[in-house]
Amino acid sequence: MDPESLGVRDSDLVRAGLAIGVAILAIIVLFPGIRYKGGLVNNKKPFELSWTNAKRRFQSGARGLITTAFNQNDGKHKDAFYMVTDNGVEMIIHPKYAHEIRNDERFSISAYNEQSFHGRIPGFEMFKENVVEEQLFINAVRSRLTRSLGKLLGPISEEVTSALRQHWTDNKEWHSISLHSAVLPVIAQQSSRVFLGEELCHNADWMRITVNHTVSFFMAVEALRVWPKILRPLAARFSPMCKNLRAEIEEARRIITPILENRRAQQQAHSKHAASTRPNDLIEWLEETADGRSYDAARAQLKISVAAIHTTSDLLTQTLFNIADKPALIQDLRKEIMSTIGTHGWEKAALYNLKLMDSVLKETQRLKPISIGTMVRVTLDDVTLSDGLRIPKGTKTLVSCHNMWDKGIYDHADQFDGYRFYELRKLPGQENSSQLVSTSPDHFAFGHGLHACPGRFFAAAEVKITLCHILLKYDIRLVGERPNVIEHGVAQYANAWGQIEIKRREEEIAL
Ligand code: HEM
Repeated sequence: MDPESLGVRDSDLVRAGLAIGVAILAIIVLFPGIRYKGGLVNNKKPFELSWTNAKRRFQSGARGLITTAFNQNDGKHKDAFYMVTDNGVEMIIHPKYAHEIRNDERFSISAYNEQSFHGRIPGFEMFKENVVEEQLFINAVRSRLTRSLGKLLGPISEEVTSALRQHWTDNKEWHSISLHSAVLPVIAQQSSRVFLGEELCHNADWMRITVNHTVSFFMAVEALRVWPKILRPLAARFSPMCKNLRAEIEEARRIITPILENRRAQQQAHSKHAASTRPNDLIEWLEETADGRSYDAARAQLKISVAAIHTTSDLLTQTLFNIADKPALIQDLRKEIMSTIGTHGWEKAALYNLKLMDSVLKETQRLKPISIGTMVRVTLDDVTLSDGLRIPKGTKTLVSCHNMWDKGIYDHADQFDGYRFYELRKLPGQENSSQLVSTSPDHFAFGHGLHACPGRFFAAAEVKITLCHILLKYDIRLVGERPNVIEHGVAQYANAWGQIEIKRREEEIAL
């Protein structure tokens, strides 16, 4: 029937259509649970108009919210559920799916990073999807850095010696230090030696930037998240945190560019130079991997600082908090260091044989991974998993790490047992899976599958070398209680304000 014959005009129809559209949109925005078909576990409470409070509840209690949702009596959320997070609505997936999705390219880490860290906005481009730069960067870390490890152990140890003398001092009296602040520059100096070479790892400006940039970056990310997506590019132009971020990038560029240009000039002048005389650092590996393709060297260096320095410092800090009140464990660790490093020196085999230390580090990560949600991805397509779980295209997903503290998987799972993986490693079939660098759905502090952290072999080497120095050169003890872990959404940080007491001791073997 013709609408005109009923006295209805086109403009009325358009208006009615618009009204219905706006109403549907309003319902979806105000009641997001509808869009997520009841799968949203931390929806707004009655009379809350925005998601601000739901986000706050997530920021301060994500661990409890996630555990409660998986264990809900009706089993409704036992496989997966949606959650309002500080990064919008995300789907939290049970770790039983980790193996199935680990190499599935429909789950994109780069799309997740670009969307979550404003990759298209100036200042945040290190997380813009860029296939060439990403491949270059990851290949340089995965193959060149890891393959060069054997030759880097000596230089890393040299930097640890110099940084500890400066930041931990030779003071033989007990005195307290802020642990996290004392660990950061030690990790930053040795990492910078490997990423940029000897000159820049002693450059005070670079050291300041490499340590600060991660914090500046994540503060700016959060500052922009309070704005609606459409306004973020504009807000970024005026936000003081974003301005600071851009200023840091410019300063980094001013420091790195002359060094890079000098290297390129030398390379041209001595093109027949044997590969063995070239510097052994990330600047060089990126140049070689790029093989003439254009890429942003300063951005790559800042990106690696963000990926590497605070994560590694956090692991070392938490490990020291965990062992500082365990003198018997410290004694066993010292014995192990003396027998392995004392016999082999700084060789890969020696680090491999620091099995108790490896166990202490893995146990530290088991109880406090850097994030309790790992394998963050965005689905590029509608996905149906083998048991029928459906994940729509464009969903932000992350896998819950709760297997890592599950009593059904680990005995006395809530307690720190430094010997746990040392003992497990002796069992047939568990020799490999119990090592720090191994990943599995029962322990994926380094993620799992295709995108499992490519820097973990390097991180393990750095932390082990630094621990050898610290334990032989210093007595350590807690000041009062062990500092609590700082929880911020899914992120779990070693307490940045926590103190320990230290005093210099005589090392039994020269390091
Ligand atoms: C204890 C220290 C570290 C921890 C806990 C850590 C943790 C992680 C985690 C959880 C992921 C995501 C894995 C996934 O989604 O499956 C990751 C990715 C990554 N990490 Fe690490 N990381 C550490 C140190 C490092 C270091 C030292 C480097 C560089 C030298 C590095 C470079 C990277 C890169 C490039 C990625 C992205 C991989 C990709 O997109 O395929 N990380 N890391």
